[in-house]
Amino acid sequence: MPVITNIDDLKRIYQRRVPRMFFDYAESGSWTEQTFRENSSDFEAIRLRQRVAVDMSGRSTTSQMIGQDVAMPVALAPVGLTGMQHADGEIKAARAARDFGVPFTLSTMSINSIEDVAEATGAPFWFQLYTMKDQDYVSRLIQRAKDAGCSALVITLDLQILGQRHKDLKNGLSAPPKLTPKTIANLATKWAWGIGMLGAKRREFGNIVGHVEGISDASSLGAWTNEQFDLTLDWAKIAKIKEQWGGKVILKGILDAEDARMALKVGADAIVVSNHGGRQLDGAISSIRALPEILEAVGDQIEVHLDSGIRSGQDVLKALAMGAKGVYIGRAFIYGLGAMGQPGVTRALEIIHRELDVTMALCGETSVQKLGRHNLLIPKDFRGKWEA
Ligand SMILES: Cc1cc2nc3c(=O)[nH]c(=O)nc-3n(C[C@H](O)[C@H](O)[C@H](O)COP(=O)(O)O)c2cc1C
Ligand SMILES: O=C(O)C(=O)c1ccccc1
Repeated sequence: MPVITNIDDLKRIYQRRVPRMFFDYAESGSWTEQTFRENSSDFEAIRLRQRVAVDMSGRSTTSQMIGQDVAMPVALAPVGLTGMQHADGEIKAARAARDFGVPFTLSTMSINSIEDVAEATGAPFWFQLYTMKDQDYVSRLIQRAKDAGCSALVITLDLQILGQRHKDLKNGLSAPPKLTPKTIANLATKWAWGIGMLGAKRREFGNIVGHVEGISDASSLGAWTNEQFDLTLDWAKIAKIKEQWGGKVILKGILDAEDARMALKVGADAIVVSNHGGRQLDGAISSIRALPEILEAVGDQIEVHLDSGIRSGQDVLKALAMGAKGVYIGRAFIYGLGAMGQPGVTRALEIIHRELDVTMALCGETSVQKLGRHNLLIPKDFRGKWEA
């Protein structure tokens, strides 16, 4: 086993272990992947202010997200098909998050069901909701999340229709994988993954089985999504879902100050500034570049979180110093999960925690609450690069 010191190491092991179809699914952005790339390059463009000779003993990364205590303000993002990256992947990731003391978000499109994860972890988690045309089905999902003791509802707003991802279309992405000569040839080289999968509690979408007959045979996930998801979703419907849920609501996929104001108006507890990891509208700006304007519009009235592009504790620090109250990691924990299962997710969290802590110290800060714009050197044209 090679020595693992950063997230990229986990990614290399992940790529070797997991079938090509699922690696491509996680790693791809939509269309030209411009937004996917800029999510990373815009983090890189921000520099850190080194400070010296300040007391950096007794540091702490603890914080709160929507009033819940967290070991560091880094949650696991909802990731569809997580249970295809590793057998019972959702259960394993949820356990790793629970033990580390950070929130886990279960996707509507997960393999392990709400009930599987609740039973296996015995700890509250967050449930991410996709709104479908079938309103009764949405109501039932909400009720199931309530019954399972979920402590927040994360409503994703940037995927009523799936952005085109060329590799998924070419690979014929499905869960479980359809056995074509091409996938069989690839699976033969991923035997450890296959053996693990044979013992999995589930190999199909646990939350939506029965919703549509034969969903796991859908030749293209995109076709199914576009047929099922509610294209008429608007702010009035979001308000209704919030009422039905009755608990904490996080609105995910906000990239524009006007939408942030609407989220505030419907009474969300938090928003996630996100472009879905560059998987939806290609050509949209990076989340980190969108953040300042959104903070200016609503930052003093609602908790603002961010995801898309975070691969290190340094990226976490940059987002927090820019003003986000917390961040989410998607691919960074998937790499760990695919590479090594639950210990891999723990490893990813440890890596990010250590990088955050060391970077904080070298910036002369002792807690995440003290981070601010004074820690950053931001390119002059960072905000004004384009005009609306
Ligand atoms: C493989 C994959 C599947 C995803 N599935 C979902 C999903 O089911 N629901 C959702 O709200 N977001 C989903 N996302 C988006 C993530 O929640 C998150 O916004 C994104 O991964 C953040 O970018 P990062 O991967 O660069 O950290 C998915 C992302 C990936 C990579
Ligand atoms: O892949 C995704 O990003 C995602 O959110 C999704 C949406 C519909 C079906 C499966 C995954």
